[in-house]
Amino acid sequence: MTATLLDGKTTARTWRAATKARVDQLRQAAITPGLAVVLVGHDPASEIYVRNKARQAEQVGITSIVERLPEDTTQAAVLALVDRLNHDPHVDGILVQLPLPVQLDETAVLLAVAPAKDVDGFHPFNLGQLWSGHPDLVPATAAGIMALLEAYQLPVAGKNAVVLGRSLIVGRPVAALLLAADATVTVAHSHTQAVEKLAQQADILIAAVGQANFVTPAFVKPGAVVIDVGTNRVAGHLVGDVAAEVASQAGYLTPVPGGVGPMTIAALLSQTVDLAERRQQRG
Ligand SMILES: Nc1nc(=O)c2c([nH]1)NC[C@@H]1CN(c3ccc(C(=O)N[C@@H](CCC(=O)O)C(=O)O)cc3)C=[N+]21
Repeated sequence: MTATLLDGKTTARTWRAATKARVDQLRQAAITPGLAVVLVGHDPASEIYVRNKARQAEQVGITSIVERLPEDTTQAAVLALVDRLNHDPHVDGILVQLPLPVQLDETAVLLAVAPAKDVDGFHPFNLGQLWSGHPDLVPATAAGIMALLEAYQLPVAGKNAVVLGRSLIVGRPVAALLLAADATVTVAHSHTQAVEKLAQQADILIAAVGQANFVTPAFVKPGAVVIDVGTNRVAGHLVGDVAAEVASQAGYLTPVPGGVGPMTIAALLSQTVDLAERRQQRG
């Protein structure tokens, strides 16, 4: 047996086409969706993301601006930029690339983004909505994962889901969305004991650890859905958190590249257009 690959690249392309149709509608009403990306310094994973995002935003008709700040930028300078974007009527969505350089207070920066423009869903207001069972603006990677499960009609309600990793950008929000979709969710992390045994209980296993080959066949129940969120650079190649041998054990598996990455960008673009549609409705 070998796993069915969940093709994020093709699924994301279809989703972007639907998003483009919504942008075309907005443009007839003289509204162009605007996305502002704040990139401080040069985290390699962020560089890939920013490059792909700018190109794909343009393809669907979203104006994207990338605000690049040097590695040694001060907290005050980042807050001043965020404040300007909060007040810019052409900017529908603001995304601050994470991680931020160490001298910056990430929590304070995310708190400064206007909740109504928080297209990546990291403001405490939007996280509160998510965890209280009313997801609205949600982190793009988590939204992309849910959309991929839906595209392949993989059931979530009543399933056991194990999330490996508890980061703000992946582990926590995907756990919240799986819970909102009525899965039974366990979040494992670096202090979790007997993680392999726990992972073996999963019908849906989300690997968001940030370590190549972390998930071996010993973690995987035969036939399980395995979602690989890793973006690790190994000898110049992008690899996930899931070892290659898992393919012969899982029922469904996302490839890296071509799985969750493209879905993340498609989710971000779709959410940016949601915000532009709200601007239109406000008149
Ligand atoms: N505020 C914030 N939100 C994020 O969602 C966020 C972030 N910061 N910081 C960095 C990480 C990383 N990330 C990626 C998204 C897409 C690809 C992607 O497009 N990957 C493609 C192409 C890979 C390639 O070009 O080789 C693929 O997997 O097929 C990669 C990485 C989002 N992140």
